[in-house]
Amino acid sequence: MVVAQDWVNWPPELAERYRGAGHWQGLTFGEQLARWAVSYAGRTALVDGGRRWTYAELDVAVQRLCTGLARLGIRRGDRVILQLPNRAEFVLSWFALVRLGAVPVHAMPAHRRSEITHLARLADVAGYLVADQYGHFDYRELAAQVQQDTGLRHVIVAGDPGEHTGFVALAELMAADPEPGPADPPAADDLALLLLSGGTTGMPKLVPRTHDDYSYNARRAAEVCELTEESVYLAVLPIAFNYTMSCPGMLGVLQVGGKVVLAPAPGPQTAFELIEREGVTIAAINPPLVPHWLAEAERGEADLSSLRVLQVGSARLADDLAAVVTKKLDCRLQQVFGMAEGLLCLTRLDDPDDLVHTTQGVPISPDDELRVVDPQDQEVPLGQTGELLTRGPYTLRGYYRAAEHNQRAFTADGFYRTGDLVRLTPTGHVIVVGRAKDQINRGGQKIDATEVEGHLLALPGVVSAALVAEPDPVLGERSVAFLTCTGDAPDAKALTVFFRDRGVAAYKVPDRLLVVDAMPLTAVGKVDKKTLKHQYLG
Ligand SMILES: O=C(O)c1cccc(O)c1O
Repeated sequence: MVVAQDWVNWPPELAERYRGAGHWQGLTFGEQLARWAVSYAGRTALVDGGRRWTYAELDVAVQRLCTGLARLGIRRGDRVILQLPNRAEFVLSWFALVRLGAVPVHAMPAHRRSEITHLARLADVAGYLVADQYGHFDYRELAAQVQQDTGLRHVIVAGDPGEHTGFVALAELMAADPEPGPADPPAADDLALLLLSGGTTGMPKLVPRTHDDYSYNARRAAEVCELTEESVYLAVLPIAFNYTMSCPGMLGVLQVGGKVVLAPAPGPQTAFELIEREGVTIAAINPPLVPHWLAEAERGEADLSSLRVLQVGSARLADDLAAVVTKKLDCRLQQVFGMAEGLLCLTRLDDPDDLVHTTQGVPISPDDELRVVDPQDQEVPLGQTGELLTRGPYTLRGYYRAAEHNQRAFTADGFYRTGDLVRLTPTGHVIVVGRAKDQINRGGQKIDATEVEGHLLALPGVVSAALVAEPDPVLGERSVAFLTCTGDAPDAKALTVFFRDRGVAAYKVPDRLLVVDAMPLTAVGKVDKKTLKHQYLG
């Protein structure tokens, strides 16, 4: 019998194996931070502009906030949406929540009312932690709307809470005299955080990650990247992103006593200044940033000599661009293929160039199990293309509160169906060749076609809608919306306004609109996207 539950833990025999192998060490993130504060006490943990925290200071600041959150009424097990840009407040709030046993839900800065309200309802959240303003957007207005939609109890604002009654300033919570504690601490195999999946079925799904599994993810990635106390990591992409959090990201660097530097914006000038000033040794970017970084490096104004490793991930890096990176930036390139759901593949620092340029690496754990299968779930011969299925010590066993979807997204023996089409080299390196899931990867931002089609269908006069990917030289892929309409079709401007008014993140607005007389259909009556692409996009 299937018992309804919020999330699916690993079966006991596998959990035993992962503990026995030392992957799961039985320490919560709150406990780990306390240990780091002893081992790395006076070393710099975190840099945000002119502000710096040593490990000891970070631990104390987190304990204050943890106390403040508890006094506000946030409890172990409560879910709290965390939507902050790359500022120290993200790091402090994240650790304070997980130390308390409250569960941060990782929203992205680009998310708006449609996404946040969905998350608030899905996770039945107790609170929402936002910036006051960022990137010309007032998150307090958004929070007020979400509160109206959902009756959210607590809104906590990093910065000025403004005129909204009931909004609490994060600074006020941070001023609490730290009490030892928390009173009711979480266990290491508890749910620690909820990450957003790219989604393929209408609205973002939530990925449950435990203290044990997520620590292992970060620790093992840090080993593969050969991080040490001397490592300095530049967080370029949003810190809430799994890639920036733990691949090895912030968490991998803190485990070994290195320094995390937050870039307030992803552009190369900002990044290069920080690389020079802080002596950055490893940075993580996505393919659309690569040409900008190369162009800025060409100008030769910043001293990048400290940079040892440049990670490129979140979308497929073109083979020829990969070769240029190694040549123009005097550092190692590392390809990153990961997913919020778990599995992380990295090229190794001593891999030969041809593998680094043409593959997305090998899994980080010896206990990652990979199967490449045909549509009947039969394994294909080595080297042939199939869908990647995976299971392992840090790959989810089910999405949060999604029992029905989980039936389809996992095999009976617990393998996650990634929806990625891959082939394996004889060395075990993964090459991502395409995608079986209905998703667009727009420069690393994953767009769920079904979700966007739902919005398009709400446009007056639209009868049917299909969102597909087409190649884009910068983004890798951009989105094209095919519509059939009665009467006039909307124009690009109207579309942008319509999406904004519906509270949808701007990156989901289709890049191009094509109106057709009729949608081609498959034998079972679904829109035939292959034919659409073939007929209209060449
Ligand atoms: O999309 C990716 O490749 C990716 C890489 C690292 C971490 C992630 O979460 C990812 O989605």
